[in-house]
Amino acid sequence: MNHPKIGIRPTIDGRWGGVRESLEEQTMNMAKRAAKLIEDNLRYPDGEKVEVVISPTTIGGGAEAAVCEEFFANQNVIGTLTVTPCWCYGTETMDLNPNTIKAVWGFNGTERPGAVYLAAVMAAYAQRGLPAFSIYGTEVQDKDDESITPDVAKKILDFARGAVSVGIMKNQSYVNIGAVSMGIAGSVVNVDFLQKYLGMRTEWVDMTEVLRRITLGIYDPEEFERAFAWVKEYCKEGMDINAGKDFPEIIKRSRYIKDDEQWAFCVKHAMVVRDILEGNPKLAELGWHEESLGRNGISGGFQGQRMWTDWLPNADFTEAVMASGFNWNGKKMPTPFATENDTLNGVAMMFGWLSTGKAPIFSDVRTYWSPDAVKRVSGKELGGYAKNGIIHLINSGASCLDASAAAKDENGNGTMKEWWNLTDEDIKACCEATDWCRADYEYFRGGGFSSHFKTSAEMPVTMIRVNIVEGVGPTLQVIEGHTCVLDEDVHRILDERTSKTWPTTWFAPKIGVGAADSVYNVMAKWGANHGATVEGHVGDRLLTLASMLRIPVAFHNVEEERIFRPHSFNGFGTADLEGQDYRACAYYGPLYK
Ligand SMILES: C[C@H](O)[C@@H](O)[C@@H](O)C(=O)CO
Ligand SMILES: [Mn+2]
Repeated sequence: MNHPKIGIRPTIDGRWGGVRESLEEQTMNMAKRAAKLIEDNLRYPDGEKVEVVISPTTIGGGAEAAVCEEFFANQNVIGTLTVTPCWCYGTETMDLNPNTIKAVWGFNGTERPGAVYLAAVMAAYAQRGLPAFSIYGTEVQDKDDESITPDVAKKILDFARGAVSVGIMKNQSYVNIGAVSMGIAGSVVNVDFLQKYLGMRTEWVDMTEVLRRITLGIYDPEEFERAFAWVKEYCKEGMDINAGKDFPEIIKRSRYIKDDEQWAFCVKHAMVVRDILEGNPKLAELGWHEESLGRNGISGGFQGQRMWTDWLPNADFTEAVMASGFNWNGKKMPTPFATENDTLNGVAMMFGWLSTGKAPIFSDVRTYWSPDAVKRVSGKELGGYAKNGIIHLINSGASCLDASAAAKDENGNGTMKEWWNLTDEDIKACCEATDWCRADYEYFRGGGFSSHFKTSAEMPVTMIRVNIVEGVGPTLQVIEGHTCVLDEDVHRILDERTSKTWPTTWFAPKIGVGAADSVYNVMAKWGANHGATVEGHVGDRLLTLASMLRIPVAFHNVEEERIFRPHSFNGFGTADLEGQDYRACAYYGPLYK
């Protein structure tokens, strides 16, 4: 995986003969502390520590700024954090590279005017059209205080995490396998968005490529045996809702792969799709060099419905294991992978995954259940997080198995973890919490197996959606809330009214903050039929990332004090933060014009 770095620029008062010399050590130490903070707390999605480089010298003016720039130039630096405890010369020390994302931390002491430099250089960044994040602690610190206060640490980490996310996506591919599924607009891939806003290549792969590789045996046969044995042991079969039904002839005739061969087909499908995205050196050993290269895919989706699923097993197993933090080989990095080739939801999954390192949940946003409606059909009251109503998140058969929340935290509570923290017990528990139901043949004539579970813990989560609106461009929706564990009878009654073989997550948005005034309105204002959900209240991280990508946020419930956007955005008006974000994003435009 690509490892974009954060570059630290310690800037300093350039006057030799006392001032500069007295500040050298303090300034360099600030750089080292910031580097340590980032290295100790942030990881790339592959689990490696985020890498930081520090300018070879402190920067007192343009000459040293150029030395730093040259040092960063071939080190894949995506974001620069300028740090200083003192006054420095704004336009002489600023980072003028148009391709890096910028922040400045001005130490809040008062012996030296670090905060004055911060204000001066923020004015310079605003005037030069280079949006930069301003980091300034709320409390005055003593000049020899080597701690980083929590408010400053949060801002440094939010900045660094967002910048690293921008860098990870850049130059990677989104792989659309198939075309548009059932007229779903998010599935009409928008190359301009991927290229100009995310710096990504779009790849198109016809679904016949999957069929070709399965048919000609273009996969690692040893891995297939291993994967198939794992499925037999850990993927137990669930209910078959087709049993006993008398289907019309066209449905009966359409199940092309025999029932007892369906699992083998599904496993091969999953391996082939992974290899298409990532490549696999084994394939070169088998003589398939071109196939072994993969397509540099960081994310992707599979059309499935309907040209594939109308006669072949659906891709639910593939979609579920791609997005999960494990497969038959053990724990592994999740790959954001969209159902119904909904690229915009795949991107939402990718944003959530980059912001957390955790497996993203893909769902249909199926039903708003008001407390009254639940009472009417079940006779019972909703309580706890669910008391204001809930949204039924349920995908058409696929979701990361981590979403069962069968993994346990250190207190024994169900949760979702970064993949590298999953234990063997967690993986086993997620498998045990899931059964695989034969697909509903009325929808999926070709069969396949749906991953069936319910999210069995109350976790803080964030639901995300990327939309494209003609006249605006891409927009983001970000709603924090909790997953709910309902009374068993209520769950059963609600779940059985719908597609009961699919994975269910009950979601209670946090209401009364920002735009989320009611649970109903979260459902009613959602931009499309799908959403992506990740564990944790990470709306603030997503808003910061969106501001870096110049994607305005259309609908969120993140408290104002958690929002961290570039300082120059304030110049676009401060009375209405949503309007400010829209104006600033429109003016600055996409990162890769
Ligand atoms: C089976 C159906 O076609 C589902 O796949 C449908 O409800 C959707 O998921 C639409 O997003
Ligand atoms: Mn769907």
